[in-house]
Amino acid sequence: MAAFSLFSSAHIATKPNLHFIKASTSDLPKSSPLPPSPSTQPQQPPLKPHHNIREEARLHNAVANATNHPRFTAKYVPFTAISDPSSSDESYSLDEIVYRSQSGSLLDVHHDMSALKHFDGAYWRNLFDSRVGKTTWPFGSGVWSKKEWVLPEIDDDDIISAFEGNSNLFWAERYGKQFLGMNDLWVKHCGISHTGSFKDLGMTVLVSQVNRLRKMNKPLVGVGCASTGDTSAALSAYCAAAGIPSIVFLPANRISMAQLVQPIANGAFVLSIDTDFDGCMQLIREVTAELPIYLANSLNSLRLEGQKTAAVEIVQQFDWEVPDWVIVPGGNLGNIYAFYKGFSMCKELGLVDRIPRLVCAQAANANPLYLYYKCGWKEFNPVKANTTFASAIQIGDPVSIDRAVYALKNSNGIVEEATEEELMDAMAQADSTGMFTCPHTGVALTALIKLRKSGVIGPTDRTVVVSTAHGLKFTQSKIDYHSKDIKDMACRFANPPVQVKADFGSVMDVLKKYLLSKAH
Ligand SMILES: Cc1ncc(COP(=O)(O)O)c(C=O)c1O
Ligand SMILES: N[C@@H](CCOP(=O)(O)O)C(=O)O
Repeated sequence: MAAFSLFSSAHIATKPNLHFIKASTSDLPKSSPLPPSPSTQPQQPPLKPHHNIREEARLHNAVANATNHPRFTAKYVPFTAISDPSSSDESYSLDEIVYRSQSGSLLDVHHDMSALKHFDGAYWRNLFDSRVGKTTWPFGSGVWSKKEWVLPEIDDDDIISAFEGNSNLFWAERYGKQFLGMNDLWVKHCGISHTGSFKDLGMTVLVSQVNRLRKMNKPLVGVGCASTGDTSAALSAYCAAAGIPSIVFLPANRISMAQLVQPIANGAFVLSIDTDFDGCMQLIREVTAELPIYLANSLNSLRLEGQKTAAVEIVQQFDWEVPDWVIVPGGNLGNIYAFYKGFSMCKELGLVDRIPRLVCAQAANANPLYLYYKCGWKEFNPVKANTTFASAIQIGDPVSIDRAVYALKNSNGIVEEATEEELMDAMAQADSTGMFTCPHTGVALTALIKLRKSGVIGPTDRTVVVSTAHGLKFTQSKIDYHSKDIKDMACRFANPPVQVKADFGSVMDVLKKYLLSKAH
C-alpha cells in the first residue's frame, strides 16, 4: 500500500487504548451475575480473595446451572423465514460453520422466544440494569450484559471481551437548539469503544464463538474479513486478544491512515488489494469457501447479535422509554437491521411497548439503498460506489440489503442521502458545538437536517443519531475541510488557524479583531 511508506511518527502518536481484561484481585465482583429472579435466588458461594473474574464467573455459573432456570437457546434459520420460523424446517446449530441457507438467502440467529418469555419485561429490565457499571465477568460488557439474548449457550470462559458497549448517549443540547430548533436530540456515541467504532459490539460475539469452535476442534485456522477499515480494526483486536490469526482484505488507498494502522499494530495478516470494498468482499467470500478461514463480515449473522445490543442500550439509557426516531448511517447494511432487531426484541419481550421509526442515511456517492427506497422498493440495483469522505460506507452492493429493507418496512422507516458538501458541513457544524464526529455521523446528521426541514421530524421529537465511529479515525477529512482544500467545496464552516508573527503587537491585533467579532 503506497500510503504506508508515508507514515511518520506524527501519524501514530496516539497510543491504542485496549484494556483487555486481566485478572486482578481489585476486580473482584461486588454483585452477583444473577438477577433478582422470580424463582428463589440460590445462595452464592463465598468469594475467595484470589479469584480472577473468569474464575468468579465459573463459580457463580455452577450455582446458576443447578437452578431450574429455563435453558435459553438460539439457532440459525433462513432469513426468509424470520417472520414465521415454523414456515421452514431448515435450521443450523450456531456451532456449525454456515453463512447462507440452502436457497442462498442470508441467515438469522433465532432465539427461543418462548423460553425468554418465561420472564416478563420487568425481569429483563431489572436484570440488565443490575449489570451496568460492574466488572463481573462477562457482564461488564454492554454486549454480554445481554448474554441471554445474544449467545445464550456460550460458556463464559470462551468469551473474548474488552468490556465493549455501554457507550454514552448524550444530549446534543447546543447542536439541537442552534441548528435544528430541537430540544430532545441525542447522540449515541458508538465510536467511543476499544477500536473506535461500533464494530466491537459484533466482533466480541463472533470472535468468542470462533474461540469456542476452535476449542471444539472445528477446522478453523483463522478469521477473515473484507473491510473499509472499522471491521478489520475490530477483528484484528479481538483476534489478537484471543491469540487467533486474523486476515484482512482492504481496498488499497481507500481507508484512512488511522484505520490502516490498527490491524497492522494488532498483528493481522493485511492484504491491500487493488479494488474497492465490493471487490474485497467478493474475494473474501470466495476464499472463505475454500480455506479454513471463518468469515467475519456482517453477512455472518453472529455479528448482528452483538450490534443489536446498542438498541437495547438506548432504551435502557432512557430508563426504558422509546425515542421517536433513530438515525443510522448505512453501508453494508447489517447495522440498521441489528438496531431493528434489538428494538423488536425489547418490544416482544415486554420491556417497551413500541419501537422507534428508523432512518438509514447513505452517502449520495454510495446510495443503492436510497435509490431502491426512492423507486418504492420496486427494483434493487447495486451501484458502483464513488469516492466519499464517508469512506467506511463506500459500498455499492451491500450484503444485507434484504435485512435493511425488512427493518425499514417494519419500522415505518425512511432512507435519506447526503452529498459530500452536506455531510462535511454537518460534521463541521456538529464539531463546532463540541463534538468530534466522523463523516458517517455527518451523513446521519444530514438526514436529520433534511427531515427537520421538511417537518417529518418535529422540534420536540426525541431523536437519536447513531455516531458510528470516532472522529479521530478521520482527521485527514477534517484537515482538508478546515484548510479549504477540497475541490468544488465552499467549506463554509472552516476554521483554519491564523498565521501570526511572533511579536506582541501582531498577536494583540489579531486577538482584538477576533474578540470584537465575538462581542454581542
Ligand atoms: C463508521 C461506520 N459507519 C457506518 C457503517 C455502516 O454500517 P453497515 O455496514 O452495517 O451499514 C460502517 C460500516 O459499514 C462504518 O464503518
Ligand atoms: N464499514 C465496514 C464495511 C464492512 O461491513 P461489515 O459490517 O459487513 O463487516 C468496515 O468497516 O469494514
